Amino acid sequence: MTSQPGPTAPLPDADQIRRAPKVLLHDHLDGGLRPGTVVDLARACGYEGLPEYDGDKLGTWFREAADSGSLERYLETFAHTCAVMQTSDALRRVASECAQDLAEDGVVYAEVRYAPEQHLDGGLSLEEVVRAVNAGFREGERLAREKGRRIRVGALLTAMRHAARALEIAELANAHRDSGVVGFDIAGAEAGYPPTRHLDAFEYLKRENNHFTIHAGEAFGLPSIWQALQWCGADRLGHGVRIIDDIDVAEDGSVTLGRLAAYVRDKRIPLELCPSSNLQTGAAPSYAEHPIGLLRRLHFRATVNTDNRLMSGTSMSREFGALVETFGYGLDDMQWFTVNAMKSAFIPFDERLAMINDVIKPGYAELKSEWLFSQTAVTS
Ligand SMILES: O=c1[nH]cnc2c1ncn2[C@@H]1O[C@H](CO)[C@@H](O)[C@H]1O
Ligand SMILES: [Zn+2]
Repeated sequence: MTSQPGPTAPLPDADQIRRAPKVLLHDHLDGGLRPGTVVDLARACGYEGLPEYDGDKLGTWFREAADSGSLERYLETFAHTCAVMQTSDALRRVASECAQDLAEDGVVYAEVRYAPEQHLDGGLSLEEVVRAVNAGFREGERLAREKGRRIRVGALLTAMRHAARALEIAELANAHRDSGVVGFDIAGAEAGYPPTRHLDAFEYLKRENNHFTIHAGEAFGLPSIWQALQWCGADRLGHGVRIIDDIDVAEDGSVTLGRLAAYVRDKRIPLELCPSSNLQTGAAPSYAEHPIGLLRRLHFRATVNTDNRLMSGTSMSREFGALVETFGYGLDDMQWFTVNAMKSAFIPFDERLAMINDVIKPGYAELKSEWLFSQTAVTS
C-alpha cells in the first residue's frame, strides 16, 4: 500500500490529549477547587452554607447550579468557594492543589486568576492574600516536579467590575510583578458594568508598562469588546467570543469581517475562549455551534481555556477532547492553539519562545510520531 505524503497521524486519543503539553491563560482559582477540598475547608472554618457535604454530590451540585444559562446565576455559585478561601492556609492549599491538578492534566504553563478583594472576610490583608496564593503555587509546582511533571504558574489579579477597588488591585498587581503576579484582569457580571468604569486602573497599568486582560464579549457583545480594546487598551480578551457578531458568513460560505473583528484579527488580539463555560452561561448553544470553529478557520489568535474547572466539571484535556470530537481537530490543531496561548502569555518574550521551542513543539513532535511505532502502523 502506498501512502500520500502529508500528515497521517490519527486523531489524538484521550491519553495523548492528556500528555500533550497545554497552556492555560484563563482559569479562576476560586472556580477550580476540588469538590472534596471545598468540603474539608468548610468543615475546618465552620461554614455551614454548603448545599452538600459529600464531595461527589457537591461536584454535581456545582455543575448543575452553574448550568443556568445566565452569567449572573452562574456567578452565584462562587459565594461558596470564596466562603471557604478566607485564611492563608486555605488559600495556599487551594493554589497548591490547582498547580498540581493542572500539571497532572499536562498543562505546562498556566495563568490563574482570582480577586484578592474577595478573600478579606477572615481578616487577611490584600498583601497576605497574594503571598498565600503565591506560596501555594510554588508548593504545587514543587510537588508536581517531584512526581516528574513540569508546570509554571503565574497569577493574574482580578478586580470585580461591580466594585470600586480596581486601581488598588492594579497597584497590588504591579507591586508583585516580580514575585509571581504576571498581570491584571476584571471579571464579574458584564451587563451594566462596562470596563470603562475602571479606566484609572488600566491607565495606571499602561503607564507602568504592565499587562492586563479584560473579561469582555461573553454575556454582552461588541460594545464591551470595543471598549475593552479601544478605551481600556486590553492586551487580551477574556472570552471575546461575541466577536462573532461582527463576522458575516454568507450562504455561499464567503466571510466578511466588520471593522472591529478585522482589528482583532489584524492586531492578533488573543481570545481566551472557554467553550464549556459558554455553554453553561448561554453564550454559545453547543460545541458544534461554538464560534471557536470559525475563529480557528479564520486564523484569529484563538486559545482554549477552562474558565472554571469546578463549575464546568472540566479540565484542559476535557476541553480539547470535546473539540477533537466536534471539529475533528488533530495534534496539529492542538499545537496551534497551544502555541497561540504561549505567544499570548504575560511572561517575558524569551521565556515564551523557549517554552514554544523547547517544551511545546518537541512535546507535540513526540506525540505526532507515535503512530509510526504503534501496532496498527506495522500490521496495516
Ligand atoms: O466567566 C466568567 N465571567 C465573568 N466573571 C467570572 C467568570 N468566571 C468567574 N468569574 C468571576 O471572577 C471572580 C474571580 O475569580 C469569581 O469570583 C467570579 O465572580
Ligand atoms: Zn472567566
